[in-house]
Amino acid sequence: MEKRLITETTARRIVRPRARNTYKGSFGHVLVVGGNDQFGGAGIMSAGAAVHAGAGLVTLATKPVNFTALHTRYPEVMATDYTDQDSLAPLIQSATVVVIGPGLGTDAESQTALTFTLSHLTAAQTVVIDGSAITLLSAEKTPAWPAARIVLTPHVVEFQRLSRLAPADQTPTAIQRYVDTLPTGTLLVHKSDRTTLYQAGAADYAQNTSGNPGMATGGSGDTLTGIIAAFVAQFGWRPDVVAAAVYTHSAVADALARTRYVTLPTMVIDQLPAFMDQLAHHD
Ligand SMILES: NC(=O)C1=CN([C@@H]2O[C@H](COP(=O)(O)OP(=O)(O)OC[C@H]3O[C@@H](n4cnc5c(N)ncnc54)[C@H](OP(=O)(O)O)[C@@H]3O)[C@@H](O)[C@H]2O)[C@@H](O)CC1
Ligand SMILES: Nc1ncnc2c1ncn2[C@@H]1O[C@H](COP(=O)(O)OP(=O)(O)O)[C@@H](O)[C@H]1O
Ligand SMILES: [Mg+2]
Repeated sequence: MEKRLITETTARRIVRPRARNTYKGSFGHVLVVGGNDQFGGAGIMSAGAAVHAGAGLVTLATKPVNFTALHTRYPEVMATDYTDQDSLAPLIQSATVVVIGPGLGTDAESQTALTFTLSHLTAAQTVVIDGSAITLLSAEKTPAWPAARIVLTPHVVEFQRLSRLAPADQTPTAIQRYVDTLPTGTLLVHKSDRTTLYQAGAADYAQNTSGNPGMATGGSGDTLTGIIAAFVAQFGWRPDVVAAAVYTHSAVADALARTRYVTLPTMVIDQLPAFMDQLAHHD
C-alpha cells in the first residue's frame, strides 16, 4: 500500500485566515456526548479542545455531576444531560459534528445514549466515534453504523476489539482490509506513536509526522476528538481536514515538548489558538 505523510503543509492548507463577515454560526456546532460519573474529565477535555480549535458553538452532553466542573473550566461550553432524551434529540439534530465516546463508559445508560445518538444522525452530519463508544459497538455482532459520515479514532486495543486483529497483526494492509468493510468513505484514525489515517475504499493511507512520548497521559485521545470535530465543523468533511487535525494535535504537543517533559492534554488545549494562528498567518 502506498503511504503518504501528514505534515505541516497538510495543516497549513486547511487552517486559513478567517473571513471578516462571519459569526459563530459560520464555524459549526459540535456536540460531544461523553463523560459519565467516573470519566467526566474526558468529556470536558473533548469539548474544551473543540472550543479552542475554533468550533462556533460547543455543547457537552454529560452526566449532571460534571456541569459545575465544565463551566468552571470552559464556560464557553453549553451543557445537557445525555440521559434526558427530550433535551438531547434537538441538539443532535442541530449539530454539525457529533463526538461520541470520550469517557462515556460502558454501562446501560451509556449504551442507551450511544444507540439513541447514532440512530438520530443524518447523512449531512459527521460523527467522531471514540473510546467507550468503540468498545460498545465492538460488542455488537454487526455494529449499527449511523447514516452520518464516520470518523473512528481507536487506540490499538480499541482497534483490536473492533477488527479482532491482535496489535502485532495491525499492519497497514490488514488495517485497510478491515476499514474496507466499513461504510464507504469512513475514516479511521489508528492512534499510536505514529498515528495513521485510512479511508474505506482508498488505495493509500497517510502517516502522521508529529507526536512525542510526552503525550502519553490519559486524555490525549479525548482531546484529539474535539480537535477533529472542530476542524470538520469549520473546514468541512475531507480526509485532509481530519489529517490536519491529527497533525495539529501532536504538533502542539511537540512545540510544548521542547521545554516540558510531559505535554498534558489541557496544556495542548490551551496552546491551540496560538498554534492555529501560526498555521494561518505565518510562513
Ligand atoms: N480523565 C478522564 O476522564 C479519562 C477518561 N478516559 C476514558 O476512559 C474510557 C476507557 O478508555 P481507556 O483507553 O482508558 O480504556 P480501554 O478502552 O479499556 O483500554 C485500556 C486497555 O488498552 C490498552 N492500551 C491502551 N492504549 C494502548 C496502546 N497505545 N498500546 C498498547 N495498549 C494500549 C491498555 O493496556 P495497559 O495500560 O493495561 O498496558 C488496556 O489494556 C474511555 O471512554 C476514555 O475516553 C481515558 O481517556 C483516560 C482519561
Ligand atoms: N509515545 C507517543 N508518541 C506519540 N503520540 C502518542 C504517544 N503516546 C500517546 N500518544 C497520542 O496520544 C493519544 C492517546 O489516545 P488514547 O489512547 O485514546 O488516550 P485517552 O483515551 O487516554 O485520551 C493518541 O493521539 C496518540 O497518538
Ligand atoms: Mg481514548
